[in-house]
Amino acid sequence: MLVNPTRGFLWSDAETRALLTIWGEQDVQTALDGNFRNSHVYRDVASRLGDMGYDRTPDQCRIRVKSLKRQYYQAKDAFKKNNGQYRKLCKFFEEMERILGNRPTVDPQDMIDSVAVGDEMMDGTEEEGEGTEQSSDSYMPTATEYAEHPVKIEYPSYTIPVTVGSVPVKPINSQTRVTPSTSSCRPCRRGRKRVASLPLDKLLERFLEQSAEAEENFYKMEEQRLQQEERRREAEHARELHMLHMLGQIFGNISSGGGGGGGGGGGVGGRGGVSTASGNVSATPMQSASSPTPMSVHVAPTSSSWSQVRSQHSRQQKQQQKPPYHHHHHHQPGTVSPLSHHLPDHGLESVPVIERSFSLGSSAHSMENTLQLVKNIIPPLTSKKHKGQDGRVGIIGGCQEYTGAPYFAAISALKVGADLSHVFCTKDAATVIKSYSPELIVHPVLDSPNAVEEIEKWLPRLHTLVVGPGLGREDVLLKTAKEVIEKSKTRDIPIVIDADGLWLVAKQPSVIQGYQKGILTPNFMEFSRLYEAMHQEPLDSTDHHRNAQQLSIAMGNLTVVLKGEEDLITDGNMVLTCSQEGSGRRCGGQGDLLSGSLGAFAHWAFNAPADATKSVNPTLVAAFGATSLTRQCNRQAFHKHGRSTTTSDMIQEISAAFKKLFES
Ligand SMILES: NC(=O)C1=CN([C@@H]2O[C@H](COP(=O)(O)OP(=O)(O)OC[C@H]3O[C@@H](n4cnc5c(N)ncnc54)[C@H](OP(=O)(O)O)[C@@H]3O)[C@@H](O)[C@H]2O)[C@@H](O)CC1
Ligand SMILES: Nc1ncnc2c1ncn2[C@@H]1O[C@H](COP(=O)(O)OP(=O)(O)OP(=O)(O)O)[C@@H](O)[C@H]1O
Repeated sequence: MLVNPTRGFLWSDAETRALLTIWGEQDVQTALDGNFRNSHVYRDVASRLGDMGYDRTPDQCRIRVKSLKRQYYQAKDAFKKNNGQYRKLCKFFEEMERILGNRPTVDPQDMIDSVAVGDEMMDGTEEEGEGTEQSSDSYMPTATEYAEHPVKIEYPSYTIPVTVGSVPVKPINSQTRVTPSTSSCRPCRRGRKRVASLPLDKLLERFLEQSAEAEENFYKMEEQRLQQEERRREAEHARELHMLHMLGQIFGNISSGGGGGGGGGGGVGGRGGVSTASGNVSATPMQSASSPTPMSVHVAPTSSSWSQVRSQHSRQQKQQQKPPYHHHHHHQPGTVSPLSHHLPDHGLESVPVIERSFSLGSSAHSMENTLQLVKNIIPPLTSKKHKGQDGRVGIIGGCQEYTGAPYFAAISALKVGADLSHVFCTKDAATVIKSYSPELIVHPVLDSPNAVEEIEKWLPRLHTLVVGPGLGREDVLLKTAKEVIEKSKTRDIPIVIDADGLWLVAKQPSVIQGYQKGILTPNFMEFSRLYEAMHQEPLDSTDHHRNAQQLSIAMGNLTVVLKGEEDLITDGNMVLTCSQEGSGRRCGGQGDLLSGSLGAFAHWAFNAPADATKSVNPTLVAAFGATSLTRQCNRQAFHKHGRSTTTSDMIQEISAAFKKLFES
């Protein structure tokens, strides 16, 4: 089992929100209501939390809820007393209000009596709290529960010093028997006696202020701790890159006979590889023994200076300018041409395009350029991580006709390295998809009347969304997909749109237009549809670069991945071309492998340290990772299965292909 680093100590905000989402469910509330034997309910809550990637025991959940309820009632009471600080008392006031808002609150005096003896300790240090906590069946009931079931609660024996300003108040002994007070219950006399010597309002107010302050400090410290941890991780990553860089230079010098290998901006992980700011692309060829797979990268920096990079076939080739007019289908690897030649009619005349090519594994470029950027975003696997951190990907798709596509996408995200993969599909597709793999979390909600709410509940737990594989084109499903996209945009979630999701975009481009974390992955057919929808004219298919850039620009510089013999990846400013060798086998589902793995890469790209992708758009780097991986899988699977190659065979190759491309 993966270790949750915060386990037993602190609940992160996201984790707490997830808990509240589950605990606030109608079925959970109903099960808890008026029921003192609630351990089974919290077992279920913990299990659902586990599904969302958080590893907590039922008791931890119960104690956390208890603590949140206390904070909420304190805050509510402060609110009633016009204490403007009330929000500080309960960080999750809104969420709690949604769940408990309609219930009567408990007597604040009861809150003092009860909280002072148990919860406070448990809130910060739950492991200790667990030891001293009652069995789960003695969970502190809500006010409604009090009313219906007058009950005496025993608390463990220890004292809590209470300070009011600088004046210490007599400690409250936790052995106090507390009888919750409601209209039908008698208040605890001992509790009231202890505080009777001070004005109750004052005492309560100061007490609340202090606990809020303590809690705030606690969160601040925790935030600092997390920041330090992040810095440590980044430093570790930078060290690793540095080591790789040095190794690259050493091998470069060896393979080029010691001459010329280290110049021009570095070997592995060198920073001079792609420099969009200056418009220069420096590349130093370097030979190594591995595969001669060709791969080219076309970079269109925004500067007007442009240079050329040599081809993988000719290490001696000198920099040279591309002839003034350049069509993609004539393009030679290692040539440069201004983008103005590609986009004569779109006001981008001053933007040059620099194309460069390299052989994967056979030259230094493979290590220093785009592939290196992909490597930079891949999160290290460390024992410090907990389940979920490396990616929770959601696939919106899967209907009666198409169960394979969402499965391919979801399993590919997992195989690439995401931790959890969710499929939101129609009811009749769900069992089928589940039967393909126990690894997937399948939600049969897409055709339910409240599909959007059902999916929205999960959005806070998802890092990326892939919309479209096997979605189908029924209006009602497309409408749901559209609304889910809208909701995801407000949460800033990267969204990959593929297959039938692109059908939706062709009908209603505004659904994703201008969203900088949106990525479209059309095949040529889908691309033509989108292009024609945006330009109201048929596609001139002689220049794919130009077309892809035009579409990206028309879509508000959305990243477009035009799949084909070469995959073109562009955000309108820069074009990367991935021509990683694949095979001639074109079985269905390869695009699903691509979009699912892109889900994982996109999360990594946006989560990587700031300089990981240098000045290149993270979505381009992510897309380059996914396209090169898909093609490499195709190649490897074809070697084994030839004409019989299927997408399942390609998925089997993800591990080896990933290692070859990104970990060798
Ligand atoms: N196992 C499963 O469950 C799978 C399910 N899938 C799911 O199916 C759904 C519909 O997706 P889709 O791709 O079949 O629909 P669409 O884009 O309209 O293509 C239809 C026609 O367009 C053409 N065409 C396609 N590509 C072209 C190209 N590059 N260049 C030129 N033409 C091209 C070609 O026409 P043809 O040549 O046959 O006349 C093709 O037949 C979607 O949900 C998807 O996820 C798939 O993921 C596969 C695995
Ligand atoms: N002619 C080709 N040569 C080499 N690779 C190709 C070729 N056409 C497509 N590919 C590769 O296949 C992968 C999927 O592209 P494809 O065009 O098959 O997508 P799709 O039609 O959307 O797939 P799906 O069948 O999943 O809907 C991409 O990585 C792409 O690079």
